[in-house]
Amino acid sequence: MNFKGEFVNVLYDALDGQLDKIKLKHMIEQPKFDYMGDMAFPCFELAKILRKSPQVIALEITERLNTPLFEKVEAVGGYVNVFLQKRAVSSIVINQILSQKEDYGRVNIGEEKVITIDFSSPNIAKPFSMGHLRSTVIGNALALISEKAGYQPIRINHLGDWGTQFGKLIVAYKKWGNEEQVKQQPIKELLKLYVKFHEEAEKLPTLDNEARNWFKKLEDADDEAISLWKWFRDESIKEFSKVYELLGIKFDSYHGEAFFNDKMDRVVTLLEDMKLLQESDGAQVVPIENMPPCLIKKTDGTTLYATRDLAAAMYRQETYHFAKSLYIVGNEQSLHFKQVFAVLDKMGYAWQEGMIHVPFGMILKDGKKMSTRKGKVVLLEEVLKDAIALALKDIKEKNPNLDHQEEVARQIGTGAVIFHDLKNYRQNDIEFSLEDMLKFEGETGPYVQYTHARAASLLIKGNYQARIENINIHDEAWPIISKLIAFPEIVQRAMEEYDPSQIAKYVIELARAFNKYYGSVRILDDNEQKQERLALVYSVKVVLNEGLRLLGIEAPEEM
Ligand SMILES: NC(=[NH2+])NCCC[C@H](N)C(=O)O
Repeated sequence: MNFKGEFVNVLYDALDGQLDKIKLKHMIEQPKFDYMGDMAFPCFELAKILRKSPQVIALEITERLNTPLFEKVEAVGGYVNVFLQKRAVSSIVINQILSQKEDYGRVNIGEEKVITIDFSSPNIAKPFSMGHLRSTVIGNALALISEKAGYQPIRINHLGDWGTQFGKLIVAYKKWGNEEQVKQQPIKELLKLYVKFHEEAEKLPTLDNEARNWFKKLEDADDEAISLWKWFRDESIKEFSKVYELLGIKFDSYHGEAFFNDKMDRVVTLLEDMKLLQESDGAQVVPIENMPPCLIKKTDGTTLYATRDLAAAMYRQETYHFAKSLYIVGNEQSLHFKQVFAVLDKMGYAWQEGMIHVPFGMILKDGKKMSTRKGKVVLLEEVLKDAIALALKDIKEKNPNLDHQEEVARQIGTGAVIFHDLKNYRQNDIEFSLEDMLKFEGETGPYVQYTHARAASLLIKGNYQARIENINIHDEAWPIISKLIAFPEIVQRAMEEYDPSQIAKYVIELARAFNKYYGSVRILDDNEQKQERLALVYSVKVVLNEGLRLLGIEAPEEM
């Protein structure tokens, strides 16, 4: 049962079809305060069309609204405020959750179509930085949300495993590297070499030439160059995998930039045939209206990041026939994606309309951007390990008899880090603070996890038997019910706006509403309504668990 849908239907009839249903749905608001009802319809826009005052229109609509699901309808200040019939509605929504369980909230806007999601995509031989954390957790959440919204997600890790930096790395390794050290701490060692290269190259500019030569060798498939590159790549992936394992993230494809090396000639030839390529200072570019031209080939004949993304887009369309294709990449690459999409448009590919850059803000340290060049970065693996250690310490103090402590500590520690990111609208910059991330109260992952565990324990203590029955919910439960009703719509909005923070904020609100109820109602009192109250607790548990799952966070039963 979709209560908003019901409101749309009766409004549509009351207005004799003067506004279409999609429009009506978008106009319905959620009132700020409970005393204003559960849904509100503003009449200001209609006032212009109907040439009547909003107040008069609201009154007229109110008189014509009629459905057993509404307890009361009021016209106030140009709004139609609707109060749902609490009993009927509670019973419907609780029964729905009891029967659908974790499937509750599923919306089929994706119609089983494929959505490719390019996320995480770290650069090999460089640390997996806090910046990549954002792409990783946002992308993973969007993959889970899109599945719930009826899409088939394909998770792609477009590794940065090609480019001139590998020439630099080979030079640095051959001059100053040590095999054993690289094997022991691959990323740290390779980063050190990379930083050293930049320091030395400032004193000795010829190093840059050497690096260019080695990159050329790599592009020409020289044996030594390839085997070093492959080794750096393998060691890096091994290390990134530790982070993915901690976070419980899997990819369908690890095709990075290098995979497209032999697929770029075709792009260049196509662009030539379509007469889209132009020469500019010896380089080959595609000019684009109102934007700088897209660089396809450098003067020395080597290809670029954009060329590889063009080849990758075509490959993905041919392989997966995606309806949508998301790129979860920081704001600073906005121009790059605009150019790539514009070139595909010029090539006449209608499917490029499904391509979407999903940008996000930076992680700042003391208000400044964190950079890898200087070697000063916070390593994500270390942050996760710190968070897990802190969670374990907390468990040992507060709940020393808990089973599976290590596993629960991993769930809480990673949950804290993931939630700290996802509770922010992705476009906002986030100040990096280990301390804030690890707070286990306030707007945090552990707070929601804790609320979920509290619900789980109530169900055990109260010996809850999931039974579907006619439920008479107390007024005190209404704030919870109205949140439960909203879940499917939140899922839909998170999908449509590519915005996991909608779900993060939602689970916080649901947890708060539940904890307030818990503080004022004796849930486990032995009276007739006990099983009904437990049905409510069960519903909250299911939805908290599912909300956290959509964010990529596990919810332990006990903590
Ligand atoms: N298809 C893409 N360009 N994906 C994003 C790649 C991100 C790039 N490796 C970086 O760290 O900046």
